[in-house]
Amino acid sequence: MLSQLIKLPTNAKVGVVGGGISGLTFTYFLGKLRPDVEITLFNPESRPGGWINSWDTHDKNNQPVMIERGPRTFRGVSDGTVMIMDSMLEMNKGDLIRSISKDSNADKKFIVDPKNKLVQVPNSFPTLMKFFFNPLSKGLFSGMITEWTRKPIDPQIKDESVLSLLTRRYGSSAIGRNLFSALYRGIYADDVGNLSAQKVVGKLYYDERKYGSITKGSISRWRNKSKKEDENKDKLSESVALYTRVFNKDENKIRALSKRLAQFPMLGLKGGLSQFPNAFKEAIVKLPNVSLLTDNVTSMNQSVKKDKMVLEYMTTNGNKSSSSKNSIKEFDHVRLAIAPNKISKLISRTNPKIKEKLDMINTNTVTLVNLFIPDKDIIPQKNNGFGYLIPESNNNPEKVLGVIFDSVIEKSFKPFIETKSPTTTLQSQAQNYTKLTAMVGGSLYNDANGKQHIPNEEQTIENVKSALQKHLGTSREDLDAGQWVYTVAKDCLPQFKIGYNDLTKSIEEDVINDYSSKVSLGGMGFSKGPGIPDVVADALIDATKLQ
Ligand SMILES: Cc1cc2nc3c(=O)[nH]c(=O)nc-3n(C[C@H](O)[C@H](O)[C@H](O)COP(=O)(O)OP(=O)(O)OC[C@H]3O[C@@H](n4cnc5c(N)ncnc54)[C@H](O)[C@@H]3O)c2cc1C
Ligand SMILES: C=Cc1c2[nH]c(c1C)Cc1[nH]c(c(CCC(=O)O)c1C)Cc1[nH]c(c(C)c1CCC(=O)O)Cc1[nH]c(c(C)c1C=C)C2
Repeated sequence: MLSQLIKLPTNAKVGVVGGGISGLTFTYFLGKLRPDVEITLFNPESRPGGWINSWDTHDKNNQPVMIERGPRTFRGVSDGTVMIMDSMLEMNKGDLIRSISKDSNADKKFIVDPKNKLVQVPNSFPTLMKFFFNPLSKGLFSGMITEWTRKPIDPQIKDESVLSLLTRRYGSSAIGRNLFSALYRGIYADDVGNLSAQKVVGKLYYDERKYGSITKGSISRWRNKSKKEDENKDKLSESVALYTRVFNKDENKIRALSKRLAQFPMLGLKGGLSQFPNAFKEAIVKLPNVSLLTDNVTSMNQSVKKDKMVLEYMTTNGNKSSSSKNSIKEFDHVRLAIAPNKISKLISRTNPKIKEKLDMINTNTVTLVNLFIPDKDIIPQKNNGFGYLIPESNNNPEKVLGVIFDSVIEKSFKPFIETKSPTTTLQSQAQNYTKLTAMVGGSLYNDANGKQHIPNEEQTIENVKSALQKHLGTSREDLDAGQWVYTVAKDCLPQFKIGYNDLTKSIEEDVINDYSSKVSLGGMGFSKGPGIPDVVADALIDATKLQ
């Protein structure tokens, strides 16, 4: 959250709504920083983690198998990653951390070309050359060499779509509709024509405004790079320095950890990403000043004297079908670690002004379709990688956004902490299996009026089978023999539309003013970015403001 928050009074009561990773880490950080403060964390499910959802099940041979029904990896270079990993190490969970190195197969990403062939996203000179000979690179070379000659944008124009920025700067919409549309589908499940340039490609947006061109901005940054690198060699970023200071950490150790983590493009956890919310829940339960309620908060209001925030909640005992009962609790501060559309529901009766603004943030739904084949690897050797993405330029009646090759990722995982004893990681297990996840829908489910049309389970799985046949050449027999898992992640990602930064800034200002700094906002909608490290760094920063 961008706005100012104020220090909590002694023995204050804090309510945290949402036990996803953002609510859990906020509770953990604040609970440790302020042992006098009594914190109540509300989450309707007994399973913590929200969208992070590693499902332990069994295959058709009754062997245990873990299926990721949400994210599975996160960035190595990020302030939030340092905080997550240092906390995991402190909780003695370091042996669970897995890393993907830059030279491993799992760091290769592919894009589908117009003929449905997989082409690697360039990460070296040979792959760049190969990419330049594919129709997917249309307009890229000529666009890059002429970009600096193009007229800069009128500064009166505050924001535009990513597609509009790319088209203006590179002289063709092909770059946006090919490479960039694929990459951004793989993060936002949305179209480059809808996404805000200011929010999503901030570096390009500000470079053009500061230097007159993206190329000039890159050259200037490259010129200053070695000087800056020298100056910042041993400097921790602002939020990591804050983390180090408030928790009295050894600066040298945090610096060494940050440098080591930055070597890895991706990190994961043995047993699935849910190990991470599970570890935080375990740690929170041990804090004497924190209580966990498996309850659904139904409304938020101010007390009559306006000195407290009142949460109304429905007891579910972690089971939605069990009989429910309404209760209320009063707090000095409420942290809302839930999506903007859910916040809107909590204040719908009491704050129509903020509700109206929150309702302007629409959401996208993604369907996750997992395939598991215990005894055959169907991913072609030449396509071994993180997975592939489908750009807007591809005829895509199946509405598949991309496919993640989980088995390649798992096989590439290396323990982060080197041990001398023989490893019991997945590497020692069978190599001849397939695990993959197709992500379907996102903006492709939305009609011109923004209404979502989500096909049923049978149709969605059929579409994914058809896409895999087309893209990987998998036989129908293999696909039919596999085990399929279907998850609808309803309204899981906010739509970061044009003007998003201004809209969220105005919502945050209203929240601070209307509730006299007694409410703060976290989660994907109000953090720097949508990734796990972003929401965790945001949780730490806000917890320290209340400290
Ligand atoms: C399909 C998909 C793939 C992703 N892949 C990646 C990835 O590869 N890497 C990465 O870094 N990030 C990824 N992300 C983003 C990542 O999942 C989010 O950054 C993170 O999970 C957000 O956590 P959160 O706590 O803010 O919200 P959530 O996970 O949404 O948690 C919110 C919690 O609040 C609870 N809640 C909701 N309403 C109420 C209420 N009224 N009362 C009480 N509790 C309530 C919910 O039940 C939930 O448990 C992905 C997201 C999705 C959807
Ligand atoms: C195809 C759909 C999606 C895939 N992942 C997501 C969607 C909607 C969601 C997602 N993926 C990432 C993030 C976090 C972003 C961040 O800021 O950390 C989210 C919310 C990570 C990510 N995944 C891909 C990229 C390029 C990134 C950014 C950081 C990184 O390089 O790790 C690529 C990618 N995502 C998906 C596929 C199939 C794919 C590439 C092959 C699935």
